[in-house]
Amino acid sequence: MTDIGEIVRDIAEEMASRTDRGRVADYIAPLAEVDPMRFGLAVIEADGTCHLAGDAEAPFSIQSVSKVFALTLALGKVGDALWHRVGREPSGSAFNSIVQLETESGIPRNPFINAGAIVVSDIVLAGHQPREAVGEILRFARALAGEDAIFVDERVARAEQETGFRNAALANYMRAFGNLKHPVEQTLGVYFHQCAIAMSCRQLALAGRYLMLGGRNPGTGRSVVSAARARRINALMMTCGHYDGSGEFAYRVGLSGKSGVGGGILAVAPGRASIAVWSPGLNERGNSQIGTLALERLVQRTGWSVFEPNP
Ligand SMILES: NC(=O)CC[C@H](N)C(=O)O
Repeated sequence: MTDIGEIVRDIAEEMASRTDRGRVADYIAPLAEVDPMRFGLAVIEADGTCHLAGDAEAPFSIQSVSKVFALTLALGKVGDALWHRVGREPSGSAFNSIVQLETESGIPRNPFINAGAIVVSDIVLAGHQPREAVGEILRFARALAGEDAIFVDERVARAEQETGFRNAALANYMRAFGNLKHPVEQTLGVYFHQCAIAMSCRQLALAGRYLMLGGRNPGTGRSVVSAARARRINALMMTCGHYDGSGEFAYRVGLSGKSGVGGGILAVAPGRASIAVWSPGLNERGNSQIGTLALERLVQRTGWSVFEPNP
């Protein structure tokens, strides 16, 4: 039998010795202060067995990983009508790119690039004050993880509010096309705060369990989404979750995954495991360098790639 615990320990040991760790994001000031040597890995199997290694209990800025939870929440509110305002195709462009919006009527390619996630935040905001919308996303993350000790890092949110000029450009541009319904500052306020949620690998892997279990949260026994929706969210994570590095991630890892510039990745092996990895150094596409390598090792050793015929 494959000993997952041993594999997780081996991976953490190998990753600790790697020197090619990428570069920590510095356009959000507090993220630039994070030690690039940090590494955490959490693997939760379908039966609930949890394997932790390295800094798996240390909270970090989940950034764009939050886009999975916000999308799930927004789909719950407006259902498939969401797809009138956001596409489902990989963009092949950087996560913060604006170019396609001009020729595509302000409809972002997918919900996992910044423009798409800003529209999703606008949908979550409907009928709320920004503070309530942020509270709703945070409560959702806590419910998925089954833990209350998950918070927004206000310093990170403030830094993004002060320097998020590109996101402000994206939001204003989409508002000009009528694809944002609320004042830009309000929608961006929600977006920046959701990105600033801090979670540990263990909490993130717990929160991702519904995606490996056909939409069911084993903590509550209740369905978060239907099995069909869980499958579709996984498909979007696989095709779009790493921006213009999504093809490369599918090639190397073969799991649905969502990365963030804090260096976190949530990856899902449906029916098998919910996995969270964290290493702050990023590759040139803004995805965790060592995190991706760790996941590549994990699927090599476990056979968990969704393209593996006989795991
Ligand atoms: N890729 C990311 O994680 C980007 C999220 C970040 N908050 C931004 O908007 O730039």
